Amino acid sequence: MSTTEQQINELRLALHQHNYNYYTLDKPEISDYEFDQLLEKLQELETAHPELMDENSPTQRVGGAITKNFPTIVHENRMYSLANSYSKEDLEDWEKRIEKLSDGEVEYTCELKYDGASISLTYENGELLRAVTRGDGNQGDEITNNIKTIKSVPLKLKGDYPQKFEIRGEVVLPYEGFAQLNAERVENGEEPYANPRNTASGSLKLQDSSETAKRPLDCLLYSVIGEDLPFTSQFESLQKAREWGFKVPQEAILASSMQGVDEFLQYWDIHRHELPYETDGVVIKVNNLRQQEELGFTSKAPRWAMAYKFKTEQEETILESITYQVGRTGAITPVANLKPVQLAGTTVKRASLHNADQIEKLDIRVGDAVYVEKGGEIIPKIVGVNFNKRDASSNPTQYATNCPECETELVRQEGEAQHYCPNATGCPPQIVGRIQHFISRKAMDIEGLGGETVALLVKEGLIENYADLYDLKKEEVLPLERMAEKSAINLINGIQQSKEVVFERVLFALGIRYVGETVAKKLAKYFKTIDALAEASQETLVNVEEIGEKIAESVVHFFEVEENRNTIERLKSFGVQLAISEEELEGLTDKLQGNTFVISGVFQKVSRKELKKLIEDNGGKVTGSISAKTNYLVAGENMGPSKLAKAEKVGTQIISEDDFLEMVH
Ligand SMILES: NC(=O)c1ccc[n+]([C@@H]2O[C@H](COP(=O)([O-])OP(=O)(O)OC[C@H]3O[C@@H](n4cnc5c(N)ncnc54)[C@H](O)[C@@H]3O)[C@@H](O)[C@H]2O)c1
Ligand SMILES: [Zn+2]
Repeated sequence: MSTTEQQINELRLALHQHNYNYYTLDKPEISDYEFDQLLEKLQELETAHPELMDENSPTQRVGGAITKNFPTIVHENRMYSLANSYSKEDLEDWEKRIEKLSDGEVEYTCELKYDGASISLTYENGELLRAVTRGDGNQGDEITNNIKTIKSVPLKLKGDYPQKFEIRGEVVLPYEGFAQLNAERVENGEEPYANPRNTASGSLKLQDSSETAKRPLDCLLYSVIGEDLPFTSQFESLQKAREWGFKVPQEAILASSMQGVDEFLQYWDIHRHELPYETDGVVIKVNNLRQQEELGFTSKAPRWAMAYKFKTEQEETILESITYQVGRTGAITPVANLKPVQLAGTTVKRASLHNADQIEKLDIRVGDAVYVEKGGEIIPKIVGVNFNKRDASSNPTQYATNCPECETELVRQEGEAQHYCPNATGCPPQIVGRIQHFISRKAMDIEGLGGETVALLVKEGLIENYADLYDLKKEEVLPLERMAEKSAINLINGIQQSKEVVFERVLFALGIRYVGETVAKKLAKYFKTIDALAEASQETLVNVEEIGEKIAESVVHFFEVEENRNTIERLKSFGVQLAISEEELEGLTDKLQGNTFVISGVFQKVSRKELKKLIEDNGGKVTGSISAKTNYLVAGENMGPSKLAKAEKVGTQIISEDDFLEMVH
């Protein structure tokens, strides 16, 4: 036997065993990342040596198995796995292949990848008929009685559900229930479960449904399969399933390009830890079901979907102390100071603890042995405590009551996770942070000025707020550390040039809490000048589309502070753009106010992007899919027939590019 052949055999053997540990015993011995690395290695060897291919190889099969404890059911539609990637490059390669293989424009649905056990539910006449595990993909265990104990699984449906269909999802065990379950086990002298995923999967395979009922499981749905379904895209299918009564998480979005996909990935890589259940990545799917059908499946997974997995590696170490950091908005972040530990190739000494709730939820205490995880390049996080090692004399953590930087008493508004230091104008890290935000790339984008220099300028007493930047003289900055004549000139020029930056970005740069880029855009378009915005009441603000109570309150509060008003007056006097320019103003109307548009197909005179801007500039709204609320479908060439049919069905007015341009000119 050649060494390659031997290597392949060993890998297959090992992977079969790991699959068994994971799916059948629910007791994995290696991390998912390690598993995927081994699988990829095998994949590579098999691709290089097609003569050694074997249809029973772990690369060719969905990993699970059926058990003897339940009736075996053959799936009407095979249950596949997902191709996965751990890098943006892989994802981009996938997108390129998709674009090449697909007819017309491709949109993507981005969903979270819930980490639990896959399940297939069949409904007939609006009632749950049966529930089957994925098993080996071809057949699975019938566990209907266990599934019926999950409260979020509807037993009867509402609305216009099809007569018969299958819906797939993931059974998960939310963190809170998991922690509770483990606390009970520890109390009873039992070994705590390793992680929510395997516990969820194990719970489904319990023989006694009343035992399953004690597990606080949840079922999140993501895919509807059947004939003559009342939708033509993945995104619509999610909306429909929600209407019928299924629990379909709201986080999913429709992205018209990979840029949107990328933003979703970046956001959830960080924020997924705020979700009540575990996720291990994002699933990106070609949205159009017709395109999905054309793309089809490989032996193991659909070609039209890709899982982007967040990399996580875990280590155990000691929590030595908790300190508190103050952000630019005054938000307090608790930081865990750890006994240094090697993780994902770096030494980790600190980890984020998010907020007071998180500390309480995980019951994290100084002196504990804690599990630390690192996903990609993001700061590590504490994900749990090894309760077996807890010192009997330890006490629950008391959260900070005062700002560590300025001693001001912290406040926490109702319904908010974060504590804040309210001393916005006197608290040093808030002062520096606000100016750093002001000059950042997406805000004023001041060339020649970086975050460190800002900190230095504040420290030297040269600036106290962002308006002071415009008063800076070359002679003042020259004596600063590492500041040469040329860089001083660049800095001053950069600041002067920022006076050209458009109003919406200036508004974002001001750093009003909750006013991010998109909200700033909306507010700028609606109010047109900073003065109008400053005068706006809470009521006026919430009447603006997509502006909620929290944002409105924050805006009103910002302009109530005299110091903020003064700063804005000074910015005005320096010539910073605090109103929409004349040219831009000319293009803005409210001609389309109250109308919702869907754009489809290819256009002759304007690009889709321009079309979208025209609609928004004229007060209209653009959405991705047609519903009863859609007023107009702007139809270009090569528009999907399904969209047309849908529009005709719900009575949306279908207009051409020229019709539309007529409307706005
Ligand atoms: N550690 C181990 O020993 C070990 C062993 C075997 C498998 N594993 C892990 O399991 C993975 C393979 O398992 P898999 O085949 O179930 O693949 P997977 O879990 O990576 O992806 C496929 C599954 O994702 C689920 N999913 C969650 N959210 C979804 C959504 N929004 N849309 C569609 N599907 C969604 C579905 O249940 C689907 O079956 C490996 O990548 C590995 O990480 C680990
Ligand atoms: Zn403070």
